[in-house]
Amino acid sequence: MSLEQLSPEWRAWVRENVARGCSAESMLPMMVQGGLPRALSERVLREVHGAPAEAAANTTLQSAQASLLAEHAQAARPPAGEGQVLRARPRPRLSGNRLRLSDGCELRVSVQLEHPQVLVYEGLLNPEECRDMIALAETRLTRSTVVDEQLGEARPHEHRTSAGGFFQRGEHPLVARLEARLAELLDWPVENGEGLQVLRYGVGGEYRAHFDWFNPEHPGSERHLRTGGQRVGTCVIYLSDVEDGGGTRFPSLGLEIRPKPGAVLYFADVDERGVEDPSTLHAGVPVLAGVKYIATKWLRERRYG
Ligand SMILES: O=C(O)CCC(=O)C(=O)O
Ligand SMILES: [Fe+2]
Repeated sequence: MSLEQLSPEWRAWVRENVARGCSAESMLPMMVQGGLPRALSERVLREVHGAPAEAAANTTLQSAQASLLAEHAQAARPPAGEGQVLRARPRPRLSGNRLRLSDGCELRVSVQLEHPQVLVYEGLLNPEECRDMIALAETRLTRSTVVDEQLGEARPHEHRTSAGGFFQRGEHPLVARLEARLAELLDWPVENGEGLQVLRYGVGGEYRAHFDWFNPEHPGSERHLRTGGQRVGTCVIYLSDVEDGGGTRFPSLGLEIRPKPGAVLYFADVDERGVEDPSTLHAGVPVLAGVKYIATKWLRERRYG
């Protein structure tokens, strides 16, 4: 049995995930990313699951969103201590509840979760900086897009109904200041960041449950992974006080962050070994009243662009 070739931790992981009803498709990438040889992983999954094609045919899922939730919410993290660290990730400052950056910016930690790593720091931008950021972006807002899983191209999608404006790194002094603060706070080079994106959601606007990491199993991910590697961290900076709704929800964690102007939500997209983390599934829930403005920045494994 190929299963016998795995470490006791991996054997337990496989049994646990099969018992929870995880598909072979959702388990394979976790095993490969966790350092197991692909051929061995496929043999093991065939033994415990039947052929991947059968597993796919057996899945009865109502919608794309339900499938995302069902597959990934169940997939447990691979066992710790097995294999090497695949990739480094940002190292957010964690000492104390209050901290001060070198430019004098004072922050307060209001949310802290370890697995996955989720943090909210209040005070990253002051009210004037939030207003200026919105004003800067306003003229360049266009319909937001998502990355097509097959082709890798950006395209509008009904799951993401916001308008967005994109800034090159350092394009404006305020953008550069924000980027420098994030780099210091998260101990991650500015050069590894994608450009800042400012998003505007009107009433009903939302971004349904998704992952920010590129799924290595999707053909469309390849070209994105080639430049800068995986997305290892996400920053969502809240710029406006939304009257009702519009939080950022993590359905697998039972956690919702309410927008507070000037605060930044940071979460690691990969676990401590650098493996894409399915528990980071998250959504921008519909705005019920008011307007939601955020700035999003994705941090890459390597230098980007
Ligand atoms: O709108 C939000 O709260 C989350 C945005 C988000 O997940 C993203 O831009 O990737
Ligand atoms: Fe996201």
